[in-house]
Amino acid sequence: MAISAYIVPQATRSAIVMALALAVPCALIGLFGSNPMITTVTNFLIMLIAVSALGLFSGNSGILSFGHCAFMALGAQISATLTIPPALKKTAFPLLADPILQSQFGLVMALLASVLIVGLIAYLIGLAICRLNGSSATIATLGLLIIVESLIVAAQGFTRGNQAVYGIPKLATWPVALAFAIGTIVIARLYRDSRVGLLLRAARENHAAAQSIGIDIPAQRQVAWVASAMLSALAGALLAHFLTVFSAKQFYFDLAFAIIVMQVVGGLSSVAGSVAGAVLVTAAIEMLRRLENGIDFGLFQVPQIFGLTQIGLCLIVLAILYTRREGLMGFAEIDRFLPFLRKREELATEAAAPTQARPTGTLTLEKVSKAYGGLLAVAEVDLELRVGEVLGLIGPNGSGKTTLLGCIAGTHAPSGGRVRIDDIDITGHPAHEVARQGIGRTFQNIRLFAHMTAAENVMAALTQRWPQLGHAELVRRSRHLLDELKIADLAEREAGTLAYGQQRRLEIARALALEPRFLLLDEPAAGMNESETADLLGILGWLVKDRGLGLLVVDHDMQLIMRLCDRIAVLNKGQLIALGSAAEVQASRAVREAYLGRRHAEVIT
Ligand SMILES: Nc1ncnc2c1ncn2[C@@H]1O[C@H](COP(=O)(O)OP(=O)(O)OP(=O)(O)O)[C@@H](O)[C@H]1O
Repeated sequence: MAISAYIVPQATRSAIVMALALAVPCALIGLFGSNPMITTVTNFLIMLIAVSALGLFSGNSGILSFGHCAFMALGAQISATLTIPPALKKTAFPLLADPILQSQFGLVMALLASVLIVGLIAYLIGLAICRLNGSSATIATLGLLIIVESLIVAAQGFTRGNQAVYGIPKLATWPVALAFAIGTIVIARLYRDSRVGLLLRAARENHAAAQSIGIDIPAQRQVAWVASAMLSALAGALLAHFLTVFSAKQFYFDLAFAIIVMQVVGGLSSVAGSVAGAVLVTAAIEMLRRLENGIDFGLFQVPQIFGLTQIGLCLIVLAILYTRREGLMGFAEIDRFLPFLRKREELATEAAAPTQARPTGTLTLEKVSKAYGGLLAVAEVDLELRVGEVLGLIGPNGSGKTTLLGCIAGTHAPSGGRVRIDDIDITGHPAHEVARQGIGRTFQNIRLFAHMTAAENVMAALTQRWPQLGHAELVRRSRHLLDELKIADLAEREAGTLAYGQQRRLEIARALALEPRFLLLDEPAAGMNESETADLLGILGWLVKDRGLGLLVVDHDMQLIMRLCDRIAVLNKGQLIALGSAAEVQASRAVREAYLGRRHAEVIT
């Protein structure tokens, strides 16, 4: 399939509009502006590359990174080393190998080398960092910044250490910076809506739900990490060729802070936010710097105020975050404000029903156990679930139902026993691999990708099941699934804004996108009123009869369980105490004792 089939038309239109909106004023200033204005614009464009690079990783993964400034430092060092004239290099970098000392490269080769070398370094570091979550990952990136700075300072004979690197050719003119800034924005915007971007955003929104649709989260982060590190290296190298002299400390906390401020002020999770943040912060810094030196208004004079720039920046950040917690643009791209960019793809409306073969197979649990320290939450449970069957799993609070579900879905590693689908052993496999084997799930507390549209929620799962499908076909299939769950009219709504019952349906539609053989439903009727529960019963019945899925349903709603399930398994204190039809389970003395206690059970019998 041609590569164009994978590109999202709306993202392309959005990228083109942003590129034009950037190019026209910058080119006008470049052509007709004064030298200080051109300097400001060139600096702004380079910072924009740095911010967009950071946004590509941090915005889509939700992990704030300080380490990208380290990649800028490396990019600057490499490009400077390769372009400084040999005569200067010998005194500046006495320990460098002869072939490097004697050679001098042009801008293109130097940038290429910086980007590729940093890409390789980032790949190796990413193998560790991309496995960390949340604040642990952020702290690791902070460590990366400190380590790289220390190494650059320590390797004085190769890098000049703390001293200024000078003699760098001034090659980053405004047209060069503009060309690379446009390229970076286009890459960042296309990435965001690409299938890898979609999967990473899904992981940012909800880790467990992303795993449940088969997303290998570290692998997706790694793609964004390497790409954004390479773009950061580009920004660093261009900054070196813009300044012509720099020292290692210029790529340390101050710069990392400035870039993060731009991203946070603009909106951490959008490319338009990167642009807005870079414009606003650059303009604010320019104005504050002028004020800092004092201004003579004729009638009165504003005196010199040291530190005004930093104080002013902090106040701007506080004011924006106080009024808009997610930054100026939040999660929105310019498409949200320009309806002509959102033109719906024609193919999307003519939904042809994808045909799915009826699933086959049996899910088998053999003596599955799970211990938390000294507590045996699940004790040697044997169960079997066939496709086309509904198995209820009930038990008093704390009896081990959710834990058992987790042992099947791969979120909990069993302490003993086996979980198989036919002959395939999936015991202890990570959740995303279990999902790929045909086990879908929904959660006790609904877990959607709240800031993504309903269609995107489903498409994220579809890309896992059908990686070869083009964008138009993904849209068509997502519409079809939403239509089956009677929420097609909500396709473009953000999932987090849907009503409770609609969210449940969307969660099921997303799970179905994987074409699972078995579906694990953890308290699907929790929080539902009578009519919503009746609706749910209809959907679950359809999943079994029409789709032929095997359902494992955990719920406290006994009416739902009795009406829906072919067989019911009862857990108490982690042990399977009954398994059979509704009538058999109701007649079981062990079950009554588990729910009512022995004394009450005796009174009733
Ligand atoms: N991460 C954990 N660490 C330690 N103990 C845990 C953990 N998760 C669950 N447990 C314990 O394991 C037992 C089974 O818990 P589980 O949540 O599986 O029960 P449940 O039947 O799903 O309960 P409920 O119906 O209230 O959701 C409980 O005693 C619980 O306190």
